Amino acid sequence: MKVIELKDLNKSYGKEPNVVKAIDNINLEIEKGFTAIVGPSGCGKTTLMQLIGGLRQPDSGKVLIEGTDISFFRKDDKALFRRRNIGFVFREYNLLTELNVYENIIFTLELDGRDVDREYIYQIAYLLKLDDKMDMLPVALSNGERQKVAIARALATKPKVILADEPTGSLDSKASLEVAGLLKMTCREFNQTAILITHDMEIADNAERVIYLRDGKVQKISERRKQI
Ligand SMILES: Nc1ncnc2c1ncn2[C@@H]1O[C@H](COP(=O)(O)OP(=O)(O)OP(=O)(O)O)[C@@H](O)[C@H]1O
Repeated sequence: MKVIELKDLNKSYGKEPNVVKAIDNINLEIEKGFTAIVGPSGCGKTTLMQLIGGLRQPDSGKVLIEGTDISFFRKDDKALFRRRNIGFVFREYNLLTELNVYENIIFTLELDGRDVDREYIYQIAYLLKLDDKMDMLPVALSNGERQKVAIARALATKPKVILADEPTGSLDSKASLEVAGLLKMTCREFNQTAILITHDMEIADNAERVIYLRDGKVQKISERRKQI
């Protein structure tokens, strides 16, 4: 089932004669499940993620999330759609230092005035091995644990799509593989779509599908064996 559809998508930065075509007429369908986007530095990975997540406006083309075209939503509508439907995980975990792990995880939910499903939050925490750390402040956690809190926070709103931009960029290789493996597992457990941006092929190997970007274009898509 296709969850994300990109149609004739274009995004450039700068003005003539210094225009950089970051996304060059991309047409792409992304199925439910775990997808990795890989490619060399500057090929457009972050720009693509920002367009999918409604954090940037395309110059032209469409971004459809489960059939809803978000590309030209008004700013407020886009922010609301984003909060309800998309979970972000960034390289810098963006945790609130004065809140404990549990409070960080439910922060977006509370911001949105939504009920907190405590049982579900603890299920996420258990899967991410954070359940015995719920009262701790971020300062007392390792980087890998901080990133797991960021993943739990993204999952807490039960989004249709999780977008993770180099979430393992600040982690050592063991923690990176663990975080990628946990993203894969939660994606399956909660029947979600996750898109992971990375330049590390070992990390990308966790995905069911790898999209290779080059010079703002899709170079190839490789389907992996469905992981049971
Ligand atoms: N705000 C901006 N203003 C001008 N140029 C930009 C801007 N953001 C990105 N670019 C340019 O657009 C191109 C794509 O950048 P992008 O960050 O999307 O690539 P990337 O594949 O994520 O790179 P990296 O792996 O190094 O993070 C690059 O040439 C970059 O220099």
